[in-house]
Amino acid sequence: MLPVVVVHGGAGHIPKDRAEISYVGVKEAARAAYSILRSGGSAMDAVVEAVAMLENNPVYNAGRGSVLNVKGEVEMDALVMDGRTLASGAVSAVRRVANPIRLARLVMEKTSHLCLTAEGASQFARTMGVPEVPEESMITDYARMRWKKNLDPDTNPMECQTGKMGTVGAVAVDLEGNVACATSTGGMTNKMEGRVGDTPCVGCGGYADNHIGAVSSTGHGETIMKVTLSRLILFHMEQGKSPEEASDEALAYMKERVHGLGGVVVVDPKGVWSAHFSSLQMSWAAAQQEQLHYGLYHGEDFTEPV
Ligand SMILES: NC(=O)C[C@H](N)C(=O)O
Repeated sequence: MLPVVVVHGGAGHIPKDRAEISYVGVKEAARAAYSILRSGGSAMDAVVEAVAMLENNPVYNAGRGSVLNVKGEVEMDALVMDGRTLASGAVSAVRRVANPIRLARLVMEKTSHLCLTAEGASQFARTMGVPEVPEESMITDYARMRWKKNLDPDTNPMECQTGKMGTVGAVAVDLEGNVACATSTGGMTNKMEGRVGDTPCVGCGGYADNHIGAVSSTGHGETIMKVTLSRLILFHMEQGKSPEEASDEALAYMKERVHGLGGVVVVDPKGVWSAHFSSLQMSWAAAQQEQLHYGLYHGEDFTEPV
């Protein structure tokens, strides 16, 4: 079964004209991460590389292309977790960093803390020699257009969140059977300044434990946090459920209990994987045994050689 990487480009309702391009980036990221795994790289290296590629891609709501907060600014959240040791690192509400996922990994590797936030996270980035990028370079015309539209008092607040979700994430199992997860986001469109979502919170935006598996999640952050979605899925796997059954059960619970929609990518340590969502769409891609699987709408599982 081993190794495998599964990548997502966010759960939501993706406008038709953007649906096609949302496949492209996740396929590229899964291919790049798979080649790392095939050449003996770690699950952690693979998920960070996949997520950094998607942060650099303006199509997704992470890194460049992030949605804007109510003041028209970019504040990003990211998390990594290593299934070998349960070590994790996160940044929240961080600004002017091209790759928050790499900064989250530095928090894990270079500090005794799990999460650094806002200005403290920026200061840490400077200490680590991570270059500061101009805020303008991270803002796309599309993000600014959506922000402006959502400031209109007549905008339907539900509709404004569905057009662009696009959080990115990845889970992987390497040749040694280690698992890891990584998740990165600009959050929710027109969120309050300082709002922290599920993504950087351990057990919500992701979780990885070599004894059970790894999860990266996307969707409405406040409801994901209410049910600690990633850890809930792993709880069901501990009770003997497959990644697919566990994802279905936890997503159904989140929908019934707190009316939340979302999506997840999941692996177990043997390399069994799944990509499931309760939202209308989620772009995802998985690479294993020289096959690339991908999809966007429910029921899709296209395959082609890696
Ligand atoms: N698009 C998303 O997945 C949003 C993210 N979960 C958040 O609430 O910040």
